[in-house]
Amino acid sequence: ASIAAARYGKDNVRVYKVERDEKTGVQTVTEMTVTVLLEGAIDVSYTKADNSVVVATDSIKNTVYIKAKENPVTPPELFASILGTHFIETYPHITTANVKVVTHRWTRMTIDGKPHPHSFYRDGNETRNVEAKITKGKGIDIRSGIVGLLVLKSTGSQFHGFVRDSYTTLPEVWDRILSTDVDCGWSWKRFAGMNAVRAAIPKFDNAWIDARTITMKTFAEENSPSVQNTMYKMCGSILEAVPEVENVDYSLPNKHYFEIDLSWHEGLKNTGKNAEVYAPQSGPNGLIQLTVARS
Ligand SMILES: O=c1[nH]c(=O)c2nn[nH]c2[nH]1
Repeated sequence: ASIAAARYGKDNVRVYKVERDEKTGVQTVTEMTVTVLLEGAIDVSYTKADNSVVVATDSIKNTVYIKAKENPVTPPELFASILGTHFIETYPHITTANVKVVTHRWTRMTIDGKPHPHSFYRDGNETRNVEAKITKGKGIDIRSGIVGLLVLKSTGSQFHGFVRDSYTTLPEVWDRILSTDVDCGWSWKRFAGMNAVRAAIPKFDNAWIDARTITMKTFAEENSPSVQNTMYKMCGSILEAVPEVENVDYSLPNKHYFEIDLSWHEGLKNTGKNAEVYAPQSGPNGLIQLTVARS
């Protein structure tokens, strides 16, 4: 037997950082969950119990806090790249660092019509995610993303013309609820190193705003013939908006809402055009996945 692959590190490193503007008194907060998994000449720690090659996961956790103190933690693409680059530059036997940064939402409160200087609220489980792979001698590969953006539209969605055979019971529909929990990602062309990432800093926030706006606008405005076609359009729009992105991917659950036939009760009409009360389904759910490449 031989080792086919090995990586180790610290998961679920919770980080909060505050930025205090002395002049204006405005404070800005960032909260994120960081994962670092290292690869390299570490096989003997598995095969020979030789721990001399192990940068302890506790030390990795310490490094996350130190780098968060010493560097900006936004945009997450920059922080992930700084953190990963540290490991491959500090430990000669570590050749790849896989860094995941999940940024949670703290949206600034608006009080009496004004943005509050130091109060925030968690408006949803949605996160802004970054996965960076920093490889010695190769460069920095980054996939940015949106996870947990739960959306619903009460109409403007159809599904018909699908295969009908002895396995089919689903009725064709021209007006249905559509709800999904967006998991979307966009992969950047490889960055040669930190200088290239730093040069791209303004593009990261803009890309996230574009991807989020395009996702919601397309979802809202398309009279969707299917999840498949609508997500394909989202991908194309993001590729058009962000030239430095090589491909875009979506993984969309179809969170079903079933009509409830109440006609057994005094002939109550609650199906088709009369449907108002539905049963939201926790499962099973459709799951539609797609990756669209620029070329
Ligand atoms: O948008 C949809 N795509 C599908 O593939 C599917 N299958 N059942 N309902 C569906 N809705």
